[in-house]
Amino acid sequence: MVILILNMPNTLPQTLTSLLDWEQLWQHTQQKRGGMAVWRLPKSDKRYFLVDSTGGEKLGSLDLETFPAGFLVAPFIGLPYFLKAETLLEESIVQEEVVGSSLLKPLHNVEENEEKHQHFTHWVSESINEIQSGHFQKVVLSRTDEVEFPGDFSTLKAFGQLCQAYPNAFVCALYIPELGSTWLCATPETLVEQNAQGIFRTIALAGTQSAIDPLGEIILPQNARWSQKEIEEQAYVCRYIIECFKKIRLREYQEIGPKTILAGNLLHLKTEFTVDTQALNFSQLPGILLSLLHPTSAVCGTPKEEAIAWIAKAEKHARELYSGYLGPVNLGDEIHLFVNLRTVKVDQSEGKCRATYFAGCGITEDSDPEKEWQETVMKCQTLQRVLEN
Ligand SMILES: C=C(O[C@H]1C=CC=C(C(=O)O)[C@@H]1O)C(=O)O
Repeated sequence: MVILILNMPNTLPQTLTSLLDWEQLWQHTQQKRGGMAVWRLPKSDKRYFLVDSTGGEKLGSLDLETFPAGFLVAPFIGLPYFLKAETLLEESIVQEEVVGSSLLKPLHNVEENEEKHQHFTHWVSESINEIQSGHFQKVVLSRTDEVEFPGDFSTLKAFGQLCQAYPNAFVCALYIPELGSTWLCATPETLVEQNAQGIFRTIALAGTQSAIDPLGEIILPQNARWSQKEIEEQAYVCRYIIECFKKIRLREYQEIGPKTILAGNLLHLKTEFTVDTQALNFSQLPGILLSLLHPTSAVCGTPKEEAIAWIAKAEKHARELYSGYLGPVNLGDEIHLFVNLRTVKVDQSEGKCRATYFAGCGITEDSDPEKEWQETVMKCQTLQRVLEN
């Protein structure tokens, strides 16, 4: 294991560095009301543990290039939090067999799900009516799925299982004392990325189908077939990104796609946009584009303001960190921010543990309410099939 200690303040207990067991470090930091994030980048064999003993701070601006090394977390709507990398541990991941978690059998409430089903399909139908009346063109509606577990929950064990199950995803566990809950995600969607050579990257990700056919066989990305609905749904996200580029007169970008990608149990359409910020001498680009892009049409809709207003009316729950963004910034001159999708919020008290899964889907004129509901079921399963196994 490599231990990197950055900007270590005098107040940080020495014991932290001797807590080489990540599980112990997680519990210790939580007790001391510190903020922390554990993550593994897509296709990487390294995991990181960052601790900010102050609990993190709420930011007013997004001048990314002026930030110290740390971890950024933003809700769907609202100001981001920043966790400074006071302590940063790096460790190689050993490939382990995926085994069942220590969790006991969940208590799934079927009746509650039927009520949610009715509510969700009703609002998808209402959204289609609004689109047909010309009030907006696309909206992303989401819902939650709550499950209670009798017993303890090991965040780091769940994190390890998600890393094993989803090598292509950004896998993360996060705790910010002010928010109170623990969040876990295994997301396929990059929002803003910049490598040490100054290559900026963002993607338009939308359109969903199961990666398993009715006979139980895996559908290879090259064999996927997409309908007009999904092609159009993803094209809205591409157009939105290009509109953001136009706002800052950015013409020098490369566009590749759409291509089909495999994300866990699902297939999506993805278009990739890259910009050489060194060639353009434009080091502020990631911060500027971050404030323009979020929330994109992949999690919100088109036009943005109308979609935000409709989401506030149609959704029963607060999205909180779901469909916000999160990731490490300015570690080794790199930025890796992802949209917080395929995510679960975990609350523990009095020997009980409550998991709230979040999932949404893009609705267009051609949507079918029942299919959209099924899509949210599949998206919730991305985490449920690992955590509740
Ligand atoms: C909003 C979510 O997914 C987005 C990303 C990929 C595909 C999507 C879709 O097909 O609707 C969504 O735009 C979610 O997973 O909760």
